[in-house]
Amino acid sequence: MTPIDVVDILVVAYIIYRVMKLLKDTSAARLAKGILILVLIMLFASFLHLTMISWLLRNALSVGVFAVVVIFQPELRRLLEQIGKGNLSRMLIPDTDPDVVESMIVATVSACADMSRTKTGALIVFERKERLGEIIATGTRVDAAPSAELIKNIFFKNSPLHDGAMIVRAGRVCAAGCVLPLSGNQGLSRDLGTRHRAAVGMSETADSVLVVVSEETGAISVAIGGMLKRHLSPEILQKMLESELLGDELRSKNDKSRIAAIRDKWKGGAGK
Ligand SMILES: Nc1ncnc2c1ncn2[C@@H]1O[C@H](COP(=O)(O)OP(=O)(O)OP(=O)(O)O)[C@@H](O)[C@H]1O
Repeated sequence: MTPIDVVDILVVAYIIYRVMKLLKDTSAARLAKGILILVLIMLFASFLHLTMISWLLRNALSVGVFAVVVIFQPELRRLLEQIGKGNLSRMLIPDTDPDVVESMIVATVSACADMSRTKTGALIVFERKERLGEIIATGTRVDAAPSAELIKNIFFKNSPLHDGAMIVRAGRVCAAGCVLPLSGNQGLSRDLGTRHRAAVGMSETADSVLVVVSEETGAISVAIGGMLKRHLSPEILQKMLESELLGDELRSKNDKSRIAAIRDKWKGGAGK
């Protein structure tokens, strides 16, 4: 075993890890899991010399290679398109720069404070570890740098994307007009309509953080893990988003001063 072999193994392991992360975004992940289980059963069967079962599985898997190409066609197509566009490095190494996330938080808080004043309904999802590819597919891709103006524009009454949810991924506005799952929780307050129920529903099914602005009352709420915290001030919203999205490790003194600098920049309008 030479150092080149070690590099080879590490590179292949990294590529497999990234492909798995990419698949996690889609329903193909469940299929991949099914195939993996079949391979494990096949290995187990051949270990126990179960000739018939291993013969059946071996043949099923060799046909399965073609089936996989057909089933995974949309994902493979997207992958090839990304390579063609030269975005492979971006796809393989996703960027979650804390500065970008902080800018997104500041833009969100500023937009929510304004939308609360003008009673403009809004529903914003911050994706975390659990990927929301299938939810994003229900809306329109945006992929834009964060700004309060963009967020207000998306939720402006009668704008084409104002209905549904806006999704934030890695500090960027990823999509808008997305449909979220509604919560079936009978314990939710009766005065909550579908916007708030969708926020709670999404937070029950994934680890996302959701921000809602009520069109009726202008109240700002946050949903995390199936719980809805209502009537938040912009200051509390900012603190909650920072602690949920930036994590404790970024709350050291150095980061605090860095975050304050970003906040000043945005307040001065330089982040537009
Ligand atoms: N499943 C969903 N996914 C995403 N957005 C949704 C969903 N259901 C409803 N919405 C959004 O919520 C809006 C309707 O809000 P509704 O008045 O029913 O809710 P609400 O919780 O009472 O909120 P508000 O206080 O703003 O009126 C829809 O126009 C749509 O934009």
